[in-house]
Amino acid sequence: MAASRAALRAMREDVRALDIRDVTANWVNAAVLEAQVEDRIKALADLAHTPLFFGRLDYLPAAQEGQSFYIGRRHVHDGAGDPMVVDWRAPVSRPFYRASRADPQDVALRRRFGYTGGELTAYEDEALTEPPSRAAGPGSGAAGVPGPAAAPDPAAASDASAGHTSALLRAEIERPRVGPMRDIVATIQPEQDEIVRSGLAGTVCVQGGPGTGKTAVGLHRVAYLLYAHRERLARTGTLVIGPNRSFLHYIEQVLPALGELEVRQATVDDLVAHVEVRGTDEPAAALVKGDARMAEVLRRALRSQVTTPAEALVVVRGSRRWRVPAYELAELVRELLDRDIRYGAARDALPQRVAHAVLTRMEEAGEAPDDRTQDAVARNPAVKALVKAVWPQVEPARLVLRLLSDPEFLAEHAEGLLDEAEQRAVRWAKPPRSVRSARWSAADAVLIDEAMDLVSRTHSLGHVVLDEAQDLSPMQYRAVGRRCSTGSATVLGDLAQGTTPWATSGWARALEHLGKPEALVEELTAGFRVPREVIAYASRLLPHIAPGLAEVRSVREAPGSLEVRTGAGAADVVAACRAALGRAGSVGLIAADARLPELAEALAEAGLPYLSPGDETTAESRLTLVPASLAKGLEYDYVVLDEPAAVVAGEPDERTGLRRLYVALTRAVSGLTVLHAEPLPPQLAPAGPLP
Ligand SMILES: Nc1ncnc2c1ncn2[C@@H]1O[C@H](COP(=O)(O)OP(=O)(O)OP(=O)(O)O)[C@@H](O)[C@H]1O
Repeated sequence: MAASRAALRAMREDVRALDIRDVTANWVNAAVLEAQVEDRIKALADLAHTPLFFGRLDYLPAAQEGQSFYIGRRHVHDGAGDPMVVDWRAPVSRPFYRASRADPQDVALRRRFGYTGGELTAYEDEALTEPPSRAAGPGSGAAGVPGPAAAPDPAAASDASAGHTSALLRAEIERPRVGPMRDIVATIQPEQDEIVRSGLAGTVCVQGGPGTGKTAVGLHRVAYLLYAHRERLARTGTLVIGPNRSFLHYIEQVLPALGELEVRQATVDDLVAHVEVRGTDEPAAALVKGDARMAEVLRRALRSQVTTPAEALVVVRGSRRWRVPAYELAELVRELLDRDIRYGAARDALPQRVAHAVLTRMEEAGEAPDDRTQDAVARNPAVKALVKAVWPQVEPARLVLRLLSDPEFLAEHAEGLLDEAEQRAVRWAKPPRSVRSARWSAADAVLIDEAMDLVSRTHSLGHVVLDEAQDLSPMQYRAVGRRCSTGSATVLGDLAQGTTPWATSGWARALEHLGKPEALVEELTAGFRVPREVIAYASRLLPHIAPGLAEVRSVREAPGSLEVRTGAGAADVVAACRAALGRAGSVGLIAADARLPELAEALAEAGLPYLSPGDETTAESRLTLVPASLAKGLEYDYVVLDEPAAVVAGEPDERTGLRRLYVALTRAVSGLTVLHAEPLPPQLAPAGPLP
């Protein structure tokens, strides 16, 4: 490790010493090159607390010339240019994640290193092929490793390859959390790696219960794709979409820690922020506005802006007048309407079509017009006036405004699509006077985005990761789909955690709305976050919230990690938080949104400082007060859950309430304490004895 650190330092020095004076033609080039050199130096910085490698592969003599490779977060080479540490994403690193005894992939030995505060303190060996090859390998290099070897005996090694939890994996998961989400490069599991390394061309959808690593997998997939397709993605761009700001804040450090600084992160609301959102919808209105039928309503409404020319066009040029009859103009318009092009593109094409019709007449009259004549005709005031009248410019927000405020206009275009009640639900009670004064809702902004795309095509990125996808409405899927129409996507979600009125009931439908019906649906079933005792308790809700979904198989047992007791109010909650703070790591107090003011006051009175979700935990400040509505995607070493019945009652219907509770019950890594004064929701009672 010391040698590779030194080599990395030398690599940095090499870049620093580059003399670029002679290779740049002018100051602009020089400035660009200098910036690149600066970036490269930054990229080569040695992160004191991230070890340079976490694994080693010893190949069999017949493969890779029997070499050993150290696997790390980045590539390090020695003075001669030979690799000392290889990037975890390189093909030669792949068996580190995928090889097993059943399929050793030419590897004799896999070694995992354990660190404590940057110090190498342990290692774990797995012989993937029979011992003779191992003895011949360079395994003796381990002699100088300080500290105890974690699992050097072959029995433990075979256990690990059979999918049992290794001591290092367990230690990594249970390492106390401070600060934002961490990467998992050292311990990506085979079923996860398969998704991480799947090709750029295809869209992958991952269904996985709480804590199965969906978010982690999505982020590592981006890092992998950027490595494998660097140039292409640098050009086309990548985007990670998460449910809200606090979640994005929580995950925002993972990619930079993996050396990837160029990935944009946004919520769906950010993507469609064409108007200021100041209003909210009744659930009934939001449901209809988010329905895919609205796309057709919008399409019809937009097309209705085009009118059939009723009069002939007369173009005067010099002493001559050219006349194109109305029926011929109407045919041109019809042709454009029938073609599958955007409203704006068709509008741009119309003048040339009309000019062409005029030119045909000129030719018939014996003239010899050229391209310049056609351009001039297309710009003729009469042609311009015709286009303006027949194919007017449309402002998308105004179109949506009219649909939501003009009952007749809506009825005309929603006919056969939305019934009377649905039309009433989406209409504004008091129509706003202008786009600017309207109290737009989040769902309205999505409608405007759809209308904008009908007018001119939305720019598509190379790859989009969509997290917590189960909560999107069909119209939101469409908005995301537009942003990867020429690229691919990674869709991550859990049907059991859907808490919006329009939550997805099945992935096939969702993928259709996204425009990726051919996507592969994969399932992650191993749970990393939540210990077995806790997930078993939470899973009692599954038959009520997502029948058919299998219970997460936790990789860890943690006896005593679950405590359910009656408490007599805020004082008990404070006491439970104090107890949790007595241990290392982060603590989340999760409660129904309505209970937050009372609990905040109790914490303040008790002199317990607390953070809000999205604030970074530090060694000094480890307690976060989390409204149940923001708990999704987050995790804490210890969770105190206040009053489950109130969490359920906080939602408009019981199923959503129980799903919210399921989310809240599955945030803990090391311990969950449930406190209740009211009776627990009956669905949490243990399942009865089998008949
Ligand atoms: N292979 C792994 N090695 C170590 N830790 C892992 C691994 N996979 C997942 N984890 C850890 O498990 C926890 C849960 O992961 P993550 O948040 O990605 O799960 P999720 O499926 O998105 O959960 P949710 O459905 O609750 O949002 C994280 O702390 C993550 O670092």
